[in-house]
Amino acid sequence: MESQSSYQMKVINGEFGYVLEDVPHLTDYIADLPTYPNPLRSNSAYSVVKQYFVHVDDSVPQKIVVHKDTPRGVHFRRAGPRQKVYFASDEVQACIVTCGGLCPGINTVIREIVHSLDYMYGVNEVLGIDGGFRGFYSKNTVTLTPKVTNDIHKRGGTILGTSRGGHDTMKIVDSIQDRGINQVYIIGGDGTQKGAAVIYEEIRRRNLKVAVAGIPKTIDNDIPVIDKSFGFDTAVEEAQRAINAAHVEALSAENGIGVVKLMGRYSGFIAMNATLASRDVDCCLIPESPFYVEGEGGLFEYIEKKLKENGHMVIVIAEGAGQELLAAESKNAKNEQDASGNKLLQDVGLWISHRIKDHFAKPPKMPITLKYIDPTYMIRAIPSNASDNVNCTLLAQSAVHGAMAGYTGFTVGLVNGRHTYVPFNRINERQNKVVITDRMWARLLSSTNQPSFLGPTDVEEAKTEHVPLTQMLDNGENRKDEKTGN
Ligand SMILES: Nc1ncnc2c1ncn2[C@@H]1O[C@H](COP(=O)(O)OP(=O)(O)O)[C@@H](O)[C@H]1O
Ligand SMILES: O=P(O)(O)OC[C@H]1O[C@](O)(COP(=O)(O)O)[C@@H](O)[C@@H]1O
Ligand SMILES: [Mg+2]
Repeated sequence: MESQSSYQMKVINGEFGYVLEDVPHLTDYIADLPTYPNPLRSNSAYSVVKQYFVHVDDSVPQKIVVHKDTPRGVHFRRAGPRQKVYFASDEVQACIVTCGGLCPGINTVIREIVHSLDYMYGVNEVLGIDGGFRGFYSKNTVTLTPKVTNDIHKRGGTILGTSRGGHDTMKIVDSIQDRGINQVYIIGGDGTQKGAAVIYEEIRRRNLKVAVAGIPKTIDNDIPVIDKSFGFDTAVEEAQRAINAAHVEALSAENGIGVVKLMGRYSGFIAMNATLASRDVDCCLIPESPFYVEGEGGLFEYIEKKLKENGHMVIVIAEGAGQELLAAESKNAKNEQDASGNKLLQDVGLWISHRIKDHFAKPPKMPITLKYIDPTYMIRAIPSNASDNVNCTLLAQSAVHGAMAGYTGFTVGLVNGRHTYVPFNRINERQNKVVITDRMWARLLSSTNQPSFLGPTDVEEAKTEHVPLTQMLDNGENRKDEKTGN
């Protein structure tokens, strides 16, 4: 049961075009809440830190490329510990839920929320919700302690289990109320953050003192505004192993072709970054860039050219690429969706492999050896790498600091390298996609030397098609590619 959000933006304007897209606070709808000194003041590890607490007015600009006359523009509230907190340690009953597809690092986030609540804020009551949103009303909870979660960052998956679908706002908020939960940590992707937004709205409608914090999880890196989602680096790194295997197989055979399918339902970031990192890939196909196989300038012509030049080639294909070609060829193509309403994809890797084999079996025949590798679930099931572990730790700590300080209805996210609290609606307004008229995609095309498969009119259309209004207003300079390579 998916619900529509009516999230109200909280915007604060300042001088010289300064805009703070702020996140809600419990005091916005509950009067006279008591405050307490932050327990970190007496924490021996943190007491040495000069200026440990974040200034109440600290904010982080969304756009960092500016000109001398540029207005100051949109900012987000800086994450971090505050002087005052709105929960006494023994008052907190927190819960953590994980939803959507798996992604490396989920267990690290769970561990760090539990550890931060305990070691920084003296909170000992943390519940795990079993199996995603539906676990709120259909399953028992599990008790999470620092001891129970101590080693879980070394394991892939989520110790809490996850699911798609099952978002029943009323039942979830009833469960939160019945269990006396007052901090809700929601780890999940774009669908989950939409679910978190409606949970927050219902909590606010009921005037409950409950902080709702989202931690964005998506292996596809398709959440806007934030620099990069956790687990993405690990996935790109692991994808190298599959690409390397495909390369070895292709190199060792006559006219060897290695085809690797990578994740990316609507966004091709993993395929693009894995291709750029590997240097062994001759062609990368992503959902954002339409391609065709037959005729002049098509994929088959390019493969033939590469095989004649090099005797082998490697193709990386994101799972959401070319779906329109499969649909056109399949007589009984259905527009099916999963329990969360995500489009169910056909196996494009298998399809392209068959099409290539059929093409080169036809006269004038060309002998080829094609190996198809689908490492998708192997990639997302591994534990996070070192840098993602640090990333997960900081995200979890930011979420805990925010909830303890009384903020609610927010997602934590790295914006221009600083941790921030981003309002749900900014995360949910669109999906982040590879912009094929940006420099990053041009870098990829020049690194593989593959055809762009685009005519001049396609390029003109793409220049306007993928650019959301906020980016057009900013001349595209707030896009992520310049900064993080995404
Ligand atoms: N618009 C929405 N409103 C409420 N819940 C939603 C919405 N979209 C998705 N959800 C819920 O969020 C959870 C995860 O969504 P899904 O799209 O599967 O994964 P992800 O969060 O990884 O994108 C599911 O339980 C789904 O029902
Ligand atoms: O097979 P499942 O579990 O439905 O998940 C597959 C999908 O999940 C994804 O990994 C993306 O999930 P997230 O963006 O939510 O992490 C897609 O790339 C893939 O299509
Ligand atoms: Mg998603």
